Amino acid sequence: MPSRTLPSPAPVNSPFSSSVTPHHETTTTRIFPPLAAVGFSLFITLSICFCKFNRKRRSPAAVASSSTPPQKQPLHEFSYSSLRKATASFSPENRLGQGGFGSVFRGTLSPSSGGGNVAVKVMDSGSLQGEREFQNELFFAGKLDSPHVVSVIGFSRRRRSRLILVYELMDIGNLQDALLHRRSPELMIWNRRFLVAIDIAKGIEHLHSLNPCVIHGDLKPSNVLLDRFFSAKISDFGLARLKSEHVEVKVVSESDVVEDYGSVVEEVESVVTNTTGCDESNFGFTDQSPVPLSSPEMVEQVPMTSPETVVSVSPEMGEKGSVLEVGNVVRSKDWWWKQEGNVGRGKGKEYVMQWIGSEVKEERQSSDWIAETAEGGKKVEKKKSSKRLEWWLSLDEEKEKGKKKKRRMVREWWKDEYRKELAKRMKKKKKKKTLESEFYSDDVSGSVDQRRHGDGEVYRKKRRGVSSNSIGSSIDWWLDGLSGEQWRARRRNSQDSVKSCGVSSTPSMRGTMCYVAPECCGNNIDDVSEKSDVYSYGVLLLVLVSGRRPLEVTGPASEIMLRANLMSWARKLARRGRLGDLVDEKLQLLDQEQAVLCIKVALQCLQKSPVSRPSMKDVLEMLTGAISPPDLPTEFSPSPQTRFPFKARRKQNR
Ligand SMILES: Nc1ncnc2c1ncn2[C@@H]1O[C@H](COP(=O)(O)OP(=O)(O)OP(=O)(O)O)[C@@H](O)[C@H]1O
Repeated sequence: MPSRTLPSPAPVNSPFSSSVTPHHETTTTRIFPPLAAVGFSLFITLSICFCKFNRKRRSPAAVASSSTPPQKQPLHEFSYSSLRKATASFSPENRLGQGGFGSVFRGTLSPSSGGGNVAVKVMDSGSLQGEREFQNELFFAGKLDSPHVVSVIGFSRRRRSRLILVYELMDIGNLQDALLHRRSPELMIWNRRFLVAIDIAKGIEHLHSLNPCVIHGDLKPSNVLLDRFFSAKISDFGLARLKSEHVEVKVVSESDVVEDYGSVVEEVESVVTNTTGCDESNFGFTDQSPVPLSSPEMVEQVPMTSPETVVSVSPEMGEKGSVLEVGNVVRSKDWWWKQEGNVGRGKGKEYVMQWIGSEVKEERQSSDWIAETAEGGKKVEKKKSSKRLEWWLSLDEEKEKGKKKKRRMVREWWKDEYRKELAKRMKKKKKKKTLESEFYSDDVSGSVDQRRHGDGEVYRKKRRGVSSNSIGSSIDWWLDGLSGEQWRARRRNSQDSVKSCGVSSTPSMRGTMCYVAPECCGNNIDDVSEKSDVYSYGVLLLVLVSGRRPLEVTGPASEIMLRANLMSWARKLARRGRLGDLVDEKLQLLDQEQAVLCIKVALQCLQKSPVSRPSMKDVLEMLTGAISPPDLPTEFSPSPQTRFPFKARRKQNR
């Protein structure tokens, strides 16, 4: 008998183990290897294609890192018509607010679109910067999932130029309005504010705990939204970025900070000092003043005015409105550009000075600046700056000749002129309506009036009129975090355009004046780390405890001198052991110990060297009592001297 070879039993766990006949088995083994190879290579090809496609679509921030944070549920893509229906055709009555690059509307989704109340953010058309921020936001929205971060529900992309993002609705709105514009009496109760501080800390801590770490990059009260229970959530990821793996928090020595970055806030503070004429040791006027309207010869006829008229700026007087109306300057586009790329040492002050200077320049006819090309604008700038130089030089000569009295009169004259100019421009505002309407052309809102009324509160503030001596308030406005509904009425018409006007305050690519960490003001993008968010949180914490803006020019001269810069005021109080003085006097049911703890933590966060600042995790634990409260940082040295000429001269002259 011929011997038969028995088929070997199939292994028990083999996927191919079955009662198949040997014939089938032979066929399978013959067919499978080529099939598997084809399938495998197809899979590899598809994966490569997918990766390439994905990389192309990723935002610049995303490209910085090879890995991404954990994925959450995919975003829903809404049809444009469903969102239009939800917002009653983007009706002005439904407008919740206005960001730098778009309007936000309240909406109610139909059941077929998921139902519920939402906030719908519509990007203004034609803004490259806006589109970049929207894309960035969309990228992060798809990744972040935290109860302390405002959720993005979906988006609509009707046309390339008109992106729409759909968020969960935050009923109370932003913290800036609720706290600093006193819209929410609930925030007068200490515990509410403290819980808001904790919520924000949790939100930031969550971002920093992701791998790779997410840096928000623009933390400020207007980017914190409150729901109906006053739970705070972080919003606006337009400037957020992933921390690249190779970036480490740098050890920055005090001298590095002074040399390379300077402190924008200190610079701005110094500008305020210059502008208000309030000096640290001298309540009188400063020795220099911004550019006069015309030649100094005119000045001799101008009578002197009392210093008090300039420095006593009432708190709510025309807050913010004034700049909106008067900041009609071609140069602000230049400002914007510089701020985007490089706000180096001295620049912050320089820009504020430029702006203040522009306030007193001869008002140009609106039609002039509309028609002017970029080149034309530059020529005008050049002429003006050479005039300015001549003027400065002539001042120096005068100084040598001992004509100090004349110079004082120049200053007085300038201040007087500035006030007159503000008043004049407020009047002209009404006449400009027709002209402006040419630019309000997108279909979100049909007319200037509609849009303005949409900005309800702002509009009313503007109409109430701004007293001509609101220099300080104007600066407050400018430094407000500038999220504000207040400046965008102009910005939305003008972004990326040669007729850019108004002072663009918020988003540079690097953050917001007063909230931005010193290291973010240098050239090196790698200096920005999660510790930059910690710095901004420190400012925010002080704002919460004190109920004041980081830079506020209100009240009598002595007040301005002491308290204008919230951060340096806190440092001064710490040195004197009187931190309690910083706490908002209007707070009810105050827990003094908790409030002082918050200030101490804030001071830790505000240290100039990023590496000295605590991590957000430590901040949270300090605030919640999980770890012992911090010692006050040793860094309470007086503000470093800046190289800004006005200040330097002033010191020499003393
Ligand atoms: N989800 C939301 N729920 C309720 N209100 C919102 C919501 N999102 C935005 N808003 C309102 O719309 C305003 C504009 O928001 P947006 O994020 O566009 O700009 P911003 O962050 O204030 O300004 P910028 O973009 O210049 O920093 C907010 O200040 C807030 O009052």
